[in-house]
Amino acid sequence: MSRAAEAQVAEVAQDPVLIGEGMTGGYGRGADILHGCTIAVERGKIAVIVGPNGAGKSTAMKAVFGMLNIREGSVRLGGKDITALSPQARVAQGMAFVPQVRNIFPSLSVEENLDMGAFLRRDDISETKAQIFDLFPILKDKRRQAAGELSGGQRQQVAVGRALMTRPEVLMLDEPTAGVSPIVMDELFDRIIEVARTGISILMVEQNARQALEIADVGYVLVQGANAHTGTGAELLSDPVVRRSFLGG
Ligand SMILES: Nc1ncnc2c1ncn2[C@@H]1O[C@H](COP(=O)(O)OP(=O)(O)OP(=O)(O)O)[C@@H](O)[C@H]1O
Repeated sequence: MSRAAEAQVAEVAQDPVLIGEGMTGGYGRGADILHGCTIAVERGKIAVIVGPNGAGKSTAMKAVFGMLNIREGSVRLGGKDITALSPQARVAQGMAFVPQVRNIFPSLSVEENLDMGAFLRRDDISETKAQIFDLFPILKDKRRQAAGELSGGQRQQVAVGRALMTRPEVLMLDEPTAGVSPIVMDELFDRIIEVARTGISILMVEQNARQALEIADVGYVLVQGANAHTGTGAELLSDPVVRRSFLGG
């Protein structure tokens, strides 16, 4: 990573609730995909990872969630080193991850999907479920319907709702708006802002870079598994190099 890129990263990651720092590693015995990559998010903030296809955005998320072993670097949640924890253990520590595909149980009802999200909880889940129905009213209307019968945007709401049932500190989303219309994308982003306002930190990968940076407190542009540009969403949107190279001018 260049000195300038390093300084930009240090600037935005002052008091992170979650940070994957200096992550280097790849899949199995394969070549490294991540090269000293750092991703962080502060409490109640929205951090967005953007960059070209194959840059390692999803891989960086997986590394933060423990789905990939990193050779170098560390992951810390609330100041605690969780690098050695399994994804399941990270969920118990307050992380939730919504993968890009196969993120719902299509044959189960909407409500059963939400209940599945709470499988780790032994307390009363009715209040959380009510909050999720407030956030996504359509899920309340369709709570008895099979989740697989819903539209793409509604299925994403089920996936996000299910993740929220664990009452996470950090919600990680891998391309939540993939395959949905621009209107549905805007609605999903509005809901994500509302989630962040409740104090939950959001870390997400997005293909719709421009729109995602508009709602981002912090944006990370990754190129070939390394931090290329880092700043507030507004800074990146107005950076001529970022605009020309990654946002289509
Ligand atoms: N399960 C896997 N096993 C081996 N290599 C993988 C695996 N998943 C991804 N890769 C490789 O890792 C590199 C980065 O992929 P990744 O999906 O992280 O990129 P991305 O930035 O999220 O791209 P996209 O926007 O296309 O989803 C690519 O070269 C890809 O082929």
